Amino acid sequence: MSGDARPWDENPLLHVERLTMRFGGLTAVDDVSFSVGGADITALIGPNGAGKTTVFNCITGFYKPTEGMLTLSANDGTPFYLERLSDYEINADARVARTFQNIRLFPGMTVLENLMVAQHNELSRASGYSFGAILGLGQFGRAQQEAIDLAKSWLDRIGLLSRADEAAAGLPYGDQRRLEIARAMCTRPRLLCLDEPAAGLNARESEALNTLLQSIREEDGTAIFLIEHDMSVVMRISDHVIVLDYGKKIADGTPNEVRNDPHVIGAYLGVSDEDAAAMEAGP
Ligand SMILES: Nc1ncnc2c1ncn2[C@@H]1O[C@H](COP(=O)(O)OP(=O)(O)OP(=O)(O)O)[C@@H](O)[C@H]1O
Repeated sequence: MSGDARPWDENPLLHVERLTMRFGGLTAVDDVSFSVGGADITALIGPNGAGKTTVFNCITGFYKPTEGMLTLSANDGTPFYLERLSDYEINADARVARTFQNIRLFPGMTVLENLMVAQHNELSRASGYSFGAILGLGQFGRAQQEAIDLAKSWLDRIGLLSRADEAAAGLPYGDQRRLEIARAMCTRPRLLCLDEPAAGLNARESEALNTLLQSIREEDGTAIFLIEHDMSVVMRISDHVIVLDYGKKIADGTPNEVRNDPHVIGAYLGVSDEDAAAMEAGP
């Protein structure tokens, strides 16, 4: 079910204002504004080369925007200005986690170790970088146990607890995708950014992904922002869809609103807005 029944964006977590990104003479993202609701699954879609990954890279700190403001509100209302932060600070302080188009697990590590590595920052903080930490004492010992418990609870949730000690590389592709999402969730993000999470999944794996993403929104209260080409995933699970074409935002609304928008139909079919509107209107 899409979220058309309830309004999206009731409680915006992220405001993207007038975002522009230029690479030399090419304007990859052109004056784009939108918001991401704190309790929503928000999808960013558009034809190849529309600028989706570039928007993603600006939000997650991999690119510094040429212009624009990216404001994420902390729990107490304090704003994080993401365009001023490094990718490390965006992850560790603003609590924005991401996955990539290509799976980036540590293939030689076990399934459990991949989730433990994700919690390295928390563990380092808890250790106080002290000698006691090496011996597993005090605060660090507790933090380490909590990290193991969190990792195991995520493995249970994605059905991989029994494979915790196997090498991540040996998992089927769909399981690796969900493990990558679990790894991002082990950093306890407020915003989870997923770059084409359904790419390469079969119908059954895609269904398992939908279930996982909906449970993250509902049970963990983590907002999800995803780029996705698979329209069946986008239309089924998104509350809010933003459409880019040639770097510009051409539509922004519920899945149903976007699906029926002549500009969107035109962009996907490669026809002009006028022709798309005429096709919509019928003979
Ligand atoms: N680092 C870069 N340097 C130069 N040009 C870039 C860079 N990154 C992206 N571009 C260009 O910006 C435009 C938008 O690319 P982007 O990857 O953001 O599109 P996309 O919507 O994610 O496409 P796809 O769906 O194919 O992944 C393209 O013309 C691309 O070639």
